Amino acid sequence: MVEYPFDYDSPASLAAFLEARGLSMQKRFGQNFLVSPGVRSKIVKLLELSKDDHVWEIGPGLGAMTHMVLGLCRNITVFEIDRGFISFLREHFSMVEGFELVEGDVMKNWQPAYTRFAPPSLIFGNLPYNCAASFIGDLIEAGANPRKMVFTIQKEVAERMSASPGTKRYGAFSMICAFSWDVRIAGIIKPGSFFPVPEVTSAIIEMVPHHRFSGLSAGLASTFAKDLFANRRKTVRNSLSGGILAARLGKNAILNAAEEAGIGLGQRGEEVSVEMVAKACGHLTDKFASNIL
Ligand SMILES: C[S@@+](CC[C@H](N)C(=O)[O-])C[C@H]1O[C@@H](n2cnc3c(N)ncnc32)[C@H](O)[C@@H]1O
Repeated sequence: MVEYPFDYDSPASLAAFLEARGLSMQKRFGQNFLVSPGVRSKIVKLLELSKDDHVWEIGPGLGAMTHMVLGLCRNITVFEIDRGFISFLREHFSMVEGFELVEGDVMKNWQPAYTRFAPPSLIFGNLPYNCAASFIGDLIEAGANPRKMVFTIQKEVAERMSASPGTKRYGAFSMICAFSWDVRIAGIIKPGSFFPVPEVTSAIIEMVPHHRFSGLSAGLASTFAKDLFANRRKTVRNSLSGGILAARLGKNAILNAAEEAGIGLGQRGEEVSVEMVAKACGHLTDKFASNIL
């Protein structure tokens, strides 16, 4: 393990450290740092690191988890936006072999980094609440394919991502995740494990790719899912008829594909399984491909 200058384990020790260094937390960057060493270890353990891994960490902050990962894998690329933490990370990690820092907004920087360097085998991070869902959604829709992703996010978002049909949280985001990932809540983290203490409870999600729907167009499937849940009170018939796909490919084509896949047009979106949507998309793939060319 790489030597680390400071292992904070309580809100008080983190606050004192920040003050001594002239660093401060910025609300706009969703900075709620994990102060529980036990939770940090649990997250790193979930990664099941191997020497060949190329790891991405999103929002390392002071690098408390970065230093646990360095040395256990081939290299780690971290994405950080805060200037103060960037200087701290540079000071303590830049001389370590295998460490790479991408400065700035991860929402803008991850795709160029993905194509410029070898794609990561693992992605993890205690994500800022304000961009967690959109960042994960972007990774999925762009077809990023690490062997695992582990994120700390708001519990409510984690529940949406891992929800099953027929449950309150099941929606377009659950489907978009389930087309290519098995998502499981690996732990719940109380607000008191962070500093500053957030207003919400968090969860660790573990995402492992599956290939049950290989050949499925991510763009088509996610548009279908969003159309289906555009208005939760509407029937499948009404949701799909007024959706983006119906406007582009024709209402009848969408409704026929749904029926052929076994989707009842009188059902609500929350009763429709991911398997059914994947099947319906299978009937629409050629039409969709020729429509977007
Ligand atoms: C919830 S804190 C996690 C800090 C640390 N990893 C931990 O677990 O204690 C989120 C981190 O993401 C960084 N961050 C916020 N928005 C970002 C963005 N758009 N791009 C890159 N980093 C960002 C913050 O500066 C902060 O370091």
